[in-house]
Amino acid sequence: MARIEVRGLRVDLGGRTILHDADLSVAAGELVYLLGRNGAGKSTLLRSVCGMVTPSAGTVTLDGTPVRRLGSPARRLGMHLGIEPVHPGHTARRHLRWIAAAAGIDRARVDEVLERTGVGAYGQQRIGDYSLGMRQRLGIAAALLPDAGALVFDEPLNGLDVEGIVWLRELLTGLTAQGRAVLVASHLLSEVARSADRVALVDDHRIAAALSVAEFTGDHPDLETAYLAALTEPVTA
Ligand SMILES: Nc1ncnc2c1ncn2[C@@H]1O[C@H](COP(=O)(O)OP(=O)(O)OP(=O)(O)O)[C@@H](O)[C@H]1O
Repeated sequence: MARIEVRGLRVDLGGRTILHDADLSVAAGELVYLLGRNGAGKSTLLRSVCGMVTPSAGTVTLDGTPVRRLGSPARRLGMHLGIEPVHPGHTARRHLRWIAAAAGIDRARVDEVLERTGVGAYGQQRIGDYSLGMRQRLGIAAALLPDAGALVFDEPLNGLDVEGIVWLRELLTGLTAQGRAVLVASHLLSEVARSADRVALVDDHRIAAALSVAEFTGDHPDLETAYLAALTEPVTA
């Protein structure tokens, strides 16, 4: 349904180079997890994919079109980039209706994603009073609103309870089974190992490796050991 391509991406922020020469592709039907230390640049890469960061060099395309030239990026890409509500006094339904209206998305989608994410059960509660896991589900609901061919999630697992983690795994693998390209940043390697088609390591300001979990793990006993080793020595498939 969609393909995300990042080529030669360079991002400078606050006078520092955050990313350079970063290459990554996420094919239709692929679930790719971004790994890397705190501050490595995962969120910056995701924000670049969503056209929210202006690169100093390189290109980010969705099905060949530069994301910053997409007429309606909020309808072409599902985005969950953070969990801080803009209007903490809103209910989930009002929050999602507000996003749908801003993006030109059919209001009927709001009830569909409320139902699909379980957020509808939170009723009239103000989102400013939500728990961490409830805010995550609301962010995930917002990403599902446009029914897009490509979706991006920044640390969506944080704060989810065990049922929520299983639910999200099934949701993400279901989205890719429908042919969508899905890119997720996470530190939860046990979960990544269960469901990723590929992992991409952000290190030293670039994509240091982009491999299947089996290739990345190599001769190491598990993904975590391989990840820690990869931070000190280059990974080769
Ligand atoms: N607007 C900005 N201005 C200046 N520096 C920024 C800005 N946004 C991010 N940075 C810096 O870019 C670097 C990468 O940050 P980023 O949030 O992309 O890392 P991350 O890999 O997502 O980290 P984490 O795992 O902690 O979420 C950090 O050093 C951060 O301070």
